[in-house]
Amino acid sequence: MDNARFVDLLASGSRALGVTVPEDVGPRLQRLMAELLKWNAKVNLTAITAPEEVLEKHFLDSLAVLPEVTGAATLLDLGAGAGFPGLPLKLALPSLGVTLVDAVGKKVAFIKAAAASLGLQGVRGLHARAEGKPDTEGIPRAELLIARAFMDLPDWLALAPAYVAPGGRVVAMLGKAQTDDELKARAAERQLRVVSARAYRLPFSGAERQVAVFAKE
Ligand SMILES: C[S@@+](CC[C@H](N)C(=O)[O-])C[C@H]1O[C@@H](n2cnc3c(N)ncnc32)[C@H](O)[C@@H]1O
Repeated sequence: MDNARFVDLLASGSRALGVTVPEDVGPRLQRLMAELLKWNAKVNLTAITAPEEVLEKHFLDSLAVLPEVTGAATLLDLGAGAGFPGLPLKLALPSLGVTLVDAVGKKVAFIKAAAASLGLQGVRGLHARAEGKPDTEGIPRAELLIARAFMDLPDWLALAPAYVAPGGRVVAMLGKAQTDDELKARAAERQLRVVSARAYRLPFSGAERQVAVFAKE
């Protein structure tokens, strides 16, 4: 994909999602895509390899949750895979401290290499298995917990609160939208409350997504 097309698609996609992506983020996302595709040719990081799809399904879907993440000081992305949503969010929110955790070493190696290549400060890639015991796993607590395509919602709400700093929140990026009643019921099972829930569609494929935010009661 040439530079002009990338910039056009990023602009039209972010407009459709209703998020503001600073101008300098475009070239850095292009660089991230180049790194991802280069690594992916040798190491299996993601099944999504067509540039338009990487832009929509990895980058724009990550940036779609900017409204839920903006304002937090620290973000912990559990099961981050090749760095989604944490890396695009860090590019758009330079002051955010981001820790990205994955159980697979090669994915964390990519996250570290990509962060170094982009000159990102305040990004930590951590090779660890999240099991709900932050004190022994070396995984730090954060103001905001986030995961995409990591666990189903009941398992995520069972695991995530252990990693939330006092007053923090848990963000769930869901492929399948849940009703308000379902979200409330899942939250209540874990003594959580639903702070917000928002459905959106990816701008080019129209795929449905939902982002829900939870806080401790
Ligand atoms: C389907 S991938 C999603 C990756 C990324 N969040 C995304 O949306 O592209 C799930 C990731 O979770 C990681 N994972 C699974 N169980 C884990 C655990 N207990 N702790 C940390 N990472 C885990 C896997 O290695 C994999 O990279």
